[in-house]
Amino acid sequence: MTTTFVLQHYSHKRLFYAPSYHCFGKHGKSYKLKNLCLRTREFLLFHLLSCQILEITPDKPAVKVHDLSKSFKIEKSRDSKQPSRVDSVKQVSFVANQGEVFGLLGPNASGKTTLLRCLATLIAPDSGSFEIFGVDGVKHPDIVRRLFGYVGQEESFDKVLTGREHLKLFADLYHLSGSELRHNIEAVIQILNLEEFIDRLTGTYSGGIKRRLDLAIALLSRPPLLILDEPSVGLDVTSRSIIWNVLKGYRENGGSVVLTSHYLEEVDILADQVLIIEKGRVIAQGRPRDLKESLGGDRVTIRIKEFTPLDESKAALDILLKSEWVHGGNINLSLGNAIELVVSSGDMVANGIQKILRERGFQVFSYTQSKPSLGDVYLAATGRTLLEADMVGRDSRDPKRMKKERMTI
Ligand SMILES: Nc1ncnc2c1ncn2[C@@H]1O[C@H](COP(=O)(O)OP(=O)(O)OP(=O)(O)O)[C@@H](O)[C@H]1O
Repeated sequence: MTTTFVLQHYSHKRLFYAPSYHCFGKHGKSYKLKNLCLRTREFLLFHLLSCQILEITPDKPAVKVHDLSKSFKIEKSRDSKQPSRVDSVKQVSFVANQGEVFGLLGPNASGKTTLLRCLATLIAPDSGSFEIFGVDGVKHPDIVRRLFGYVGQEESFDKVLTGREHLKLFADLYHLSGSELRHNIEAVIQILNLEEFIDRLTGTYSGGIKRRLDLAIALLSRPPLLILDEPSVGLDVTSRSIIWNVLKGYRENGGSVVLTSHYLEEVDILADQVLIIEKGRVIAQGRPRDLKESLGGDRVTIRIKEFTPLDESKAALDILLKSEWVHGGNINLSLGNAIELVVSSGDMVANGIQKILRERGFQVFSYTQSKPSLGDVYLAATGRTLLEADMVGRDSRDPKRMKKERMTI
């Protein structure tokens, strides 16, 4: 049976989330398409032409991942004792809502990039599924590709082209033309503050400008979703704050973002929801504020000396753990063997704890007390700080070793 549809365009309001459409079926059934980008029109037409009715509404999550796993085969030398496969992502599930920033936080080699590459349809998961705005990304990778802009970790510029030439090239690839092409190019140059650099060869760009151009390209087709792999890693303060502001504005206009980060601060500032991942597995998930509040109590960092010998810190910690105010603690090796405690909230605690230490012959070089941070959430979930986990991850991705091992998918 052939079904006839009429697409009615009725509003063009915003920079990135411009069009809303109503789609009327033959029997008067109405499909509302709100807050979706221009590409959605093509996407919808594709389905209508194949007489397949797809209801796309704003209540569909931007991204829904179910039980997704991906492992890689590692080719290694015969005498290597390492396993021949690495489980990069193991049974990960999450839902990223429309109009929110969803942050994937984890140390080196925890599987963040692999997960994003699956969502960006660059690699296929071994098992599990994911949907982007309700469209199955495993079954319809060609369709979901039209719904997001992706910024990977690798640089993808041709040194002999200018920034503007790159934008034109990608605009062509996105099939933009005429006034839409000109308008979108000027808009992304402006919001990423690229005016000064855009007509220079990209071979002369700093890391921060390259990253801004990357994001400009991802925004060019006004996608409803951005998938960003460490958008601000290693950037100068100016570029980082430009990128953060662009992402905040994009979200305010209804855009959805899934990003990975090493930076607790970045996730705390930007993310509406966070998923903490380690060794490919989800270890915590929720709104940053809820995760922090769920920990309860205050966090205290004490340094006995500027750099305290480990034995001395351990002895002081043992004493403090017997106090009624102290609910738990550990030694932070990456902070000069500082003592980190979970304590009851309140002003009395600071004086009480310092008094205990002085009575037992310890000095107090510094004392800070604060509400739990995302770093504390990470510590509570994994038993170590993100920095410590990062150092272990970095070892496992030693570039010299990686060179020796030829990796295959
Ligand atoms: N193509 C591949 N072949 C073999 N192993 C791979 C491949 N891609 C990733 N891995 C392995 O999968 C694990 C997860 O890597 P992934 O790059 O996803 O982590 P990550 O959290 O993004 O790390 P980083 O923060 O350092 O970018 C690592 O052990 C990595 O070596």
